[in-house]
Amino acid sequence: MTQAPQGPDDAFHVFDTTLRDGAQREGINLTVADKLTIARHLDDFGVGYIEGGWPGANPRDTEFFQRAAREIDFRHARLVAFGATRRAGVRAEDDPQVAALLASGAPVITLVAKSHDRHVELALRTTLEENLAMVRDTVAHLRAHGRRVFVDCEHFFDGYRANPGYAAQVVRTAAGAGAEVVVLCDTNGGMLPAQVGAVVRTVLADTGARLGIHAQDDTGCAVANTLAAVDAGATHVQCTANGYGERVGNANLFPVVAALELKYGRRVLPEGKLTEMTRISHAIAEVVNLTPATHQPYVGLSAFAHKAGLHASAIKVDPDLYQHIDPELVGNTMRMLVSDMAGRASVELKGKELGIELGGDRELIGRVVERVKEREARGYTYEAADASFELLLREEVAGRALRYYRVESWRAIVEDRPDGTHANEATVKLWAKGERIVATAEGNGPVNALDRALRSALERIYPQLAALRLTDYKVRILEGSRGTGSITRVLVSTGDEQGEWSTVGVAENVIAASWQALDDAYAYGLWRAGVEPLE
Ligand SMILES: CC(=O)SCCNC(=O)CCNC(=O)[C@H](O)C(C)(C)COP(=O)(O)OP(=O)(O)OC[C@H]1O[C@@H](n2cnc3c(N)ncnc32)[C@H](O)[C@@H]1OP(=O)(O)O
Ligand SMILES: CC(=O)C(=O)O
Repeated sequence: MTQAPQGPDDAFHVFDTTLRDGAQREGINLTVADKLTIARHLDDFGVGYIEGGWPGANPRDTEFFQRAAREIDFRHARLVAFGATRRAGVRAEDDPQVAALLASGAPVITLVAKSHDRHVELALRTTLEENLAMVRDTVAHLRAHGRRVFVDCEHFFDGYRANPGYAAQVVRTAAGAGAEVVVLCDTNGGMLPAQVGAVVRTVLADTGARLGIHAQDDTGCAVANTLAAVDAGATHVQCTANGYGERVGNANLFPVVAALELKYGRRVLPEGKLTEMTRISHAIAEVVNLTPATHQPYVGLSAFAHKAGLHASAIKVDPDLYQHIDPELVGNTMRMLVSDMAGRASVELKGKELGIELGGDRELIGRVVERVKEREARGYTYEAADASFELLLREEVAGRALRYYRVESWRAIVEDRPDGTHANEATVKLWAKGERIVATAEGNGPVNALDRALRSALERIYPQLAALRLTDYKVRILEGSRGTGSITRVLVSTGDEQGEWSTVGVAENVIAASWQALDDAYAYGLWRAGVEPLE
């Protein structure tokens, strides 16, 4: 492991704790290999510090530090080990947990220390003086072994409200013993931005220590609290990728970094790395095995997705009119959503996104808007069915159906057997290229049988269908109060080697809705593959 000389601005630290506090989120369970992969992504993104875990607390974190030292050539970040101050009544040099921090080989160590008098008395069960000695001795011991030390003051804001004198004394003690940064933690996450700003400003003036901020998100204000602390003079921000963390999470690294770079004009990442943000956010979500949050600021799929017709009409003139930044700055893209809230401008911009030039044809565009609104009123949804919308648009432009077969009829049968099992069988009767084709197939359900019958009917004429896979199938009942007579919406996702697309079908009968969605899915797949539709 080599250590990067300096971050882009070492006077300001972007400190990531995804691998330590992020891993405390319910549902995240990282292997050592996962942690190494995330560390590489974070280093590639350009954060200054990566807190890798608590060596000595569990074998996985201990192994992570050993392997990171051997396997990662950090280009931007310094690796940080996390641990607690020495135990009460034990010398720092005799405390095995402190020894494990040194043994990790990490050049920087974050020590968690108590700064709330009640926690000292109830959780540590020791005196306020001994707690100060625990902070002083542990920092000094680690400094004497050549390590840089940051101190996380747990429950600082609550502690400061209860006993400001003592909380400030912990800060002075840590800084006096050689801690480079003293991090004020909103451990219970109950603070609001104005409170955080006021406390940081006062403590900075009182102690003169370099201050950092660690904000949990229990009020939904972790990012705002982090920025309020920066406004008040904090120069070290602790965050996690996608806001993962204990309970509801921590300050989300991505909006914090974007705000610092784009709103404050402070360069905290290496040149050109901000545009990697969306990719890195999604890559980390994949490693932790959580679906990327679509509505996450800056990096979410919906962060620059526009649905309202009025927004689209202004965006057509200038995207800045409804966007706070250019999405490309953070590696995201603008998208137009077409739905019953769309107007002409939405359809025109969506056409442009799909590479379909509508040439400002008001009549054609108006027809598309009307069809979308009329069909959405019947239960279709085009924002979730991009391929069905594209077919609708292309059919209006072409003035004819873009289809590959004519349906004479189809049927699906479910046979209930005395032994409790079911047999599912479907038959399709189609016309394609002048031929009448009849095919029957069985399946594990009626829709599966229908899909197999359709493929078996068409694969000889359209061998391109063999490359298509159904990847998802969703059913939603739209008018629940009508019970079995409700309208059913089916969304089908289909993929080939190049990508995926979604199609929609709506009917009172779930199999008929599924048929429509399959019909669009295969028409779109064949069109993508460059197959000429029937005249
Ligand atoms: C706010 C935060 O998120 S801080 C990070 C918290 N992260 C974690 O706890 C995850 C990793 N933790 C662990 O694996 C375990 O808790 C360990 C290995 C650290 C400790 O395990 P154990 O020795 O079994 O102790 P246990 O977890 O029950 O209690 C923690 C002990 O640390 C002590 N302690 C808590 N904070 C501190 C501190 N800042 N300095 C010194 N000791 C501390 C507690 O008083 C308690 O002592 P006790 O054993 O005398 O009662
Ligand atoms: C240190 C830490 O994670 C906290 O106080 O929340």
